[in-house]
Amino acid sequence: MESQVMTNPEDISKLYRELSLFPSLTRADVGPVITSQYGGKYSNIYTEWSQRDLERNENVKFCRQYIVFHDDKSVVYSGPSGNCTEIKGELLSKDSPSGDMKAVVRESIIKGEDKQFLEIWSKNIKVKSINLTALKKHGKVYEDDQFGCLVWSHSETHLLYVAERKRLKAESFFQVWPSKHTLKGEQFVFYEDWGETLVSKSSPVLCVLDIEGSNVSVLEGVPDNISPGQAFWAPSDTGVVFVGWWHEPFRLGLKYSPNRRSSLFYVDLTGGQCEQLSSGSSAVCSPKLSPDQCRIIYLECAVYGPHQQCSRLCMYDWYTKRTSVVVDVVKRPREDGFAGIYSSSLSPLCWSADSQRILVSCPQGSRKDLLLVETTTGSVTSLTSKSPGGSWSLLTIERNLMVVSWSSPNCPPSLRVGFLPLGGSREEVDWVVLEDSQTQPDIDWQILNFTPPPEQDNSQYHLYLGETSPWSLLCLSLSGGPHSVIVADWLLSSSVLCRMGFAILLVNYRGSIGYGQDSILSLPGNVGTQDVKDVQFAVESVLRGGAFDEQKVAVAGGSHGGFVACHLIGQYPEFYKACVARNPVINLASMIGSTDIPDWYTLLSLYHCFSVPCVCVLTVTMYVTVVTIQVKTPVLLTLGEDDKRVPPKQGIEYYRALKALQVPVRLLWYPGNNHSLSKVDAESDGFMNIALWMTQHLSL
Ligand SMILES: CC(=O)N[C@@H](C)C(=O)N[C@@H](C)C(=O)O
Repeated sequence: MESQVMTNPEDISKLYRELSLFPSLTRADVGPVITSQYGGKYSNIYTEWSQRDLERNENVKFCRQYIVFHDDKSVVYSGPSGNCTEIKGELLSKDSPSGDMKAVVRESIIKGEDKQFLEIWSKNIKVKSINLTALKKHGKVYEDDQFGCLVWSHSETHLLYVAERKRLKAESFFQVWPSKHTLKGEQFVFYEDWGETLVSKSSPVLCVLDIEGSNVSVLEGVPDNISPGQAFWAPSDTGVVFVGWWHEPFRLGLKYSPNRRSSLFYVDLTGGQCEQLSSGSSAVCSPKLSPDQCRIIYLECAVYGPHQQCSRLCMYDWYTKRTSVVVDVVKRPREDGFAGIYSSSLSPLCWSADSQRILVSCPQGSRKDLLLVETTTGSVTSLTSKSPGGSWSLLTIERNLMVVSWSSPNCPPSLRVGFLPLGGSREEVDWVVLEDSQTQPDIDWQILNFTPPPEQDNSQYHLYLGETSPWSLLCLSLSGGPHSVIVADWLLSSSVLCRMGFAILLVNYRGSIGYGQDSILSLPGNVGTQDVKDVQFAVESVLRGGAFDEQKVAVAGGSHGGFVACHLIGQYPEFYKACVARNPVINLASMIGSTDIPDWYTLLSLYHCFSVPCVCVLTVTMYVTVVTIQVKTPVLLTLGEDDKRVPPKQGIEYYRALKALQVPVRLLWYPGNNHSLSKVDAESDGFMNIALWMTQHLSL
């Protein structure tokens, strides 16, 4: 029988182009309540989206606004107000609390040089444009979501942001006419950075703009051994609250690693005194002040250990100075389904109007749900578990009006709003769609739960199906981390593969987040065995159902998922007919000396991160090498030249080993790309090559 899978590159690229048009939601803000002359109340909703532009080879950012008429409890009427507008050059932007002004940090190229400006807009006028580069008070402004912020003071007279500490110009020892204020002989001094995606970020400082005087000052009082970020104004603007990360003995990568020692701090603006508000023996992030300015909620987890874990939701009372744990770590999912909080950032606004409740969107198994937490009792209820499965992400909540993005494997992101029911009410949320999206034809999906053999007591997998036919092919895709998760949301590559005729099994092996802390803790010390066996068990269980041809199974994975993929083809040499690995972890011993997260690789063999590699680590390496010897499956490697997390030398080691063994291998090398290979050309080229590698080696 003939395969019904799409194999022609022209057809595949056309399909990719078509599906890459769907944008994703990145931000939403609710404007102030306005009462119309007829007494009706409405609010403006500002949204930002991101879309791949294959022609321009970039992700474009655009905004669209909506108007929502409401009675403070429900939406009466809603609709878009105007068309989309592309946003260019804005690094950060924020409306003032009253909604009267807007601040923008803008990057602009002037006479070939990058300049940064801080603009203040009021009504239809740009009232200030301050050239931050020319002021030379600090280096570049941080626009990332790890440290970065742009925050109006409650009085709307000052702005707070984070920038790189000013560095004096360095000059050669042999400069004949040395300039003033330069550092001689420091041209080649190495500056540590915060790793993957934060490469030029080393020493952040807190900066304040006094709007009236156009004066920028760098806040003093932050201890020298601390890097500050995620800052906001304390009640009554008396000072600034921030998260400080210890950076000694050296900086470790922060991306996907919220387990770095950090604390909440308060720096007083008058005396410059700095006070530590949390214990200092844990890792904290995402502090958010309640609307009544009395309490700060934040996430906390253990330092080191698994890089992502079940978080504690903690609350600091500004007036009593007491900290309480609102929601603790959950070891195993509870009977009502609550599996714990897995998040490294709360949404920018997450408090209910009464300052009593918090909203958190996070994975619960393979779903991403919206959870409502009562801060006084710690009770947690899901606002979405009875709604259609998929992924619910909170963009913001203002005066109880929630703005969310919803997507599923066969439906691109849509924009929805709904009012949070009053405290104590059991009412369901009535979600109103502001921007709909088309459900994709020919893609069906389901979550499969297995009861694995006795040694595997907690696994869950989910499966996407393209058009089914007796020749359906199974493509296996694996989560990375290993402590991350694949939730049931819109994924471009999976949807294109499905529409081509593949079925895709996405596996969350034990160690993935969203299934309880015990599941996470079960993996360190067992990578390469437990995760690999979990995946193989899932695949074999699906194949036993008889819907797929056992001779046409491919495996793909990135990062730790690439490590598992490479193990699978080594441990089950006859099973997989094609393999794809994006920036895979290959050699644990050489990883320790080159990755930005050496602590994780020493943890795998239970040694401390600041020690030197030991025999135990080398044994793990030997094991991986032994597995490589048996490989027969053709392997496609996709590597990012600038990957700091899993340096591309890892993939090259594997490439050479496979070449020596005469196993078919193809290596794609993407300059200017880091670990995620997410630049538009790398992502689209990578996808085409992956699709064609699979169709070629599954003999379609
Ligand atoms: C913590 C971390 O980044 N680990 C990497 C080895 C990894 O697997 N990353 C995942 C999240 C990825 O998909 O890139």
